Amino acid sequence: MIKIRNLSHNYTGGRRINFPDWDIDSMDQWLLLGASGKGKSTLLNILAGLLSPTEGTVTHNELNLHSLSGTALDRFRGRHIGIVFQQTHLIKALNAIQNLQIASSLAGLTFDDAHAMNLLKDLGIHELRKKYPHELSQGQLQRLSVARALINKPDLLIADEPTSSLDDENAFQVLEMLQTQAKNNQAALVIATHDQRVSQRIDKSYLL
Ligand SMILES: Nc1ncnc2c1ncn2[C@@H]1O[C@H](COP(=O)(O)OP(=O)(O)OP(=O)(O)O)[C@@H](O)[C@H]1O
Repeated sequence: MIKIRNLSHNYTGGRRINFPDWDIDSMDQWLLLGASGKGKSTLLNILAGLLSPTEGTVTHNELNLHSLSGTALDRFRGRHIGIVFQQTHLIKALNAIQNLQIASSLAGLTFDDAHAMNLLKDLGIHELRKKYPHELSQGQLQRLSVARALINKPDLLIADEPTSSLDDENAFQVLEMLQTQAKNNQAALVIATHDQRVSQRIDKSYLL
């Protein structure tokens, strides 16, 4: 489904970061591992089409991701890639359900009410659908950001360090939630982390 070939990135004035070739098949679950500064966030940004690599390609179902730009790239990302950032980036002026609606609308899609309710129910936050981000706990915000990442039925769900600030019990719950939700929604899952606890739960790993 996704192929990374001969990929590297150079930030201005920085060293060149080389990324080994990588094939992510549909519904695969992968860890992206590497010590701090090795380039995990850089690779996630390239995979999500948020950053153009200096060299090499990322193909997503035969389409060269970085051949797209502007609105076409934004739409492609909105429809095919769900991202759970370290910071949730929810829109403060919108309530939970409206945050899901805008994610569909920005991708040029009709909002699927039933899918949204199922996601919120699965994530245990459907009773909070009219609440605004400031009325939610950190855990509830993270669940809402997972729902937003999955609202457009992406083929790839990406999460950047989703567990590093959590205690054992919460870290395993978040991991379980991401794995189950990716599977139920038929998305491949890539989790970038240097959290050793996570590596016991997912067997495929890509090391930087
Ligand atoms: N916007 C930027 N401009 C210049 N250099 C950058 C930029 N972003 C990251 N870098 C550098 O690129 C390298 C890789 O950074 P990146 O954030 O991808 O690493 P990481 O593996 O995600 O690290 P961490 O685990 O600490 O988050 C680092 O040396 C970093 O200093």
